[in-house]
Amino acid sequence: MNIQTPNHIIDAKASLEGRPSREEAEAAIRTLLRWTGDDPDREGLVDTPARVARAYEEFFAGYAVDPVELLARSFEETDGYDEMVVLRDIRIESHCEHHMVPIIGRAHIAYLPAGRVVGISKLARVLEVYAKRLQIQEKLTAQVANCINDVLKPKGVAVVVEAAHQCMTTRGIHKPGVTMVTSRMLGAFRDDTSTRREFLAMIGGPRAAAEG
Ligand SMILES: Nc1nc2c(ncn2[C@@H]2O[C@H](COP(=O)(O)OP(=O)(O)OP(=O)(O)O)[C@@H](O)[C@H]2O)c(=O)[nH]1
Ligand SMILES: [Zn+2]
Repeated sequence: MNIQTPNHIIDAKASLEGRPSREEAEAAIRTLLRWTGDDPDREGLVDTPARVARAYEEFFAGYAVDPVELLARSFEETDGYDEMVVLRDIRIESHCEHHMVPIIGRAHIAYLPAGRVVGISKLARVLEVYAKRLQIQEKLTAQVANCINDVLKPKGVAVVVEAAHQCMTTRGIHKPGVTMVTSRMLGAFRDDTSTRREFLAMIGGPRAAAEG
């Protein structure tokens, strides 16, 4: 039988196979330091390759985590709670896949339970896993919504992301204050105007993202 693997599962398996060694990563950072015109052997820079490698481990920790597993535990004893659950103003720190510079902002995640609810921190954890990979905002938004939808199978999922991209604020076009807003609405949030309106009212409409 040919079972098509959903996208989030493919992404969840982000492969660390064939990953270069720590030494190779540090050598690459030394090369970049030389390429900027600086001297990687001067006192202030001598430990920088190791520091940058450690920072990258933090920035890109999401490749090692399977977001599907984070949603594995859910609870059925809700006394029939069937209203919207909204997690609002979750800070996002991600990195743009084109320039490898920060994307800073916030996300709002909602779902309409179909019998089961999930520990609320897990929604923020799923977001965190996808944010801690190289991203474009559209993909981050879709991945979070698709993963919650596929694993939890609720009546609907909504994800809104508002973020500033440092590749637009500190280089290139240099437009500080510009915020990108993306959304992914599934199930009732897509099909039912009043559900979508209720969600948008709950998150207070898009506001300015964190400074970026
Ligand atoms: N759609 C989308 N575009 C993004 C995102 N992050 C960065 N970009 C854009 O990706 C594009 C990459 O364009 P390129 O022309 O290949 O790169 P570039 O020469 O550095 O472009 P400039 O930023 O215009 O200087 C730029 O327009 C960025 O603004 C994102 O999350 N979503
Ligand atoms: Zn960029």
